[in-house]
Amino acid sequence: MTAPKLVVSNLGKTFRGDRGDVVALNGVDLVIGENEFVSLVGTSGCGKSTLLSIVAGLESHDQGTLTLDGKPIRGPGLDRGVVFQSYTLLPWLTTLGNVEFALLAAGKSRKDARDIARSHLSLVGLDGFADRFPSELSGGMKQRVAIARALSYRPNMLLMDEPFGALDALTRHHMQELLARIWEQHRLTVLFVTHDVEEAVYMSDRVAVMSNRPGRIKSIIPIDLPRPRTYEMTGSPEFARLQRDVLSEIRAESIAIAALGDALV
Ligand SMILES: Nc1ncnc2c1ncn2[C@@H]1O[C@H](COP(=O)(O)OP(=O)(O)OP(=O)(O)O)[C@@H](O)[C@H]1O
Repeated sequence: MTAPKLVVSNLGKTFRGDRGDVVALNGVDLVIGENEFVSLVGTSGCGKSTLLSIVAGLESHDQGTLTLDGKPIRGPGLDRGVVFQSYTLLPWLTTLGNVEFALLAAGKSRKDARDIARSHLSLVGLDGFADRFPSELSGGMKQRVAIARALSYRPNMLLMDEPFGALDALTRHHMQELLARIWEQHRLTVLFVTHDVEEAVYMSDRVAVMSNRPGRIKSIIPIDLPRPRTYEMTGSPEFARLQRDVLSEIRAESIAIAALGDALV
């Protein structure tokens, strides 16, 4: 692995509520190296989004430590770009305006913000769509804007929570290829939450599988497929083997949930 970028140690999170406490995470250990692409997979409700939100600084934690570039994460910051499944664009701003907005908030001059926004819209293949409003864009295009916006202020790390989860299969494949190309050119450090095992294997350097709730990192599977990744690779025996390895780790957790259900009947 490259030099550690994100270091998560013994992280825990309990949601406290009137109807009882939910221990979402307990003892999460994860190190992501500089320029590494790591996917987080696991059964529904195991705590993937909670972990990503804590790294984003949008959620607090009550146990353990986490650092980015050696500095403790204490809240949201421009050192992390976040992309969610929902497009989170401002409907009253154009495509260009949505990207500029983040840059102006980050303290860029109007001219720099415009230039950087245009170059990032170009990076995600949206030349010619700068003046469109979100309501005029397809889901895939909206997500391209969200990615352009997250990358535009040059974060140290990109955090993505099911970014392609709401897209149809074809658009999803296009977006995976686009992100893989951007990653291969710019070598970003990425934490990527997904339910889609094929997507995780295709995109990642390593896939981290979480245990059932309370979530922790149960196993890490290195994806030693060559780069650049191509869709032809998804048909290879090696790809199938990696997919099976990840799936069997997740499946063991689903079986544990089912067995618990049987024991309670
Ligand atoms: N704000 C909250 N208050 C109370 N409980 C919460 C809150 N957010 C999440 N939880 C609980 O924490 C656990 C982990 O949720 P989380 O959304 O992180 O899981 P996940 O792995 O991302 O799930 P999915 O794959 O279904 O999106 C779940 O049991 C969930 O109900």
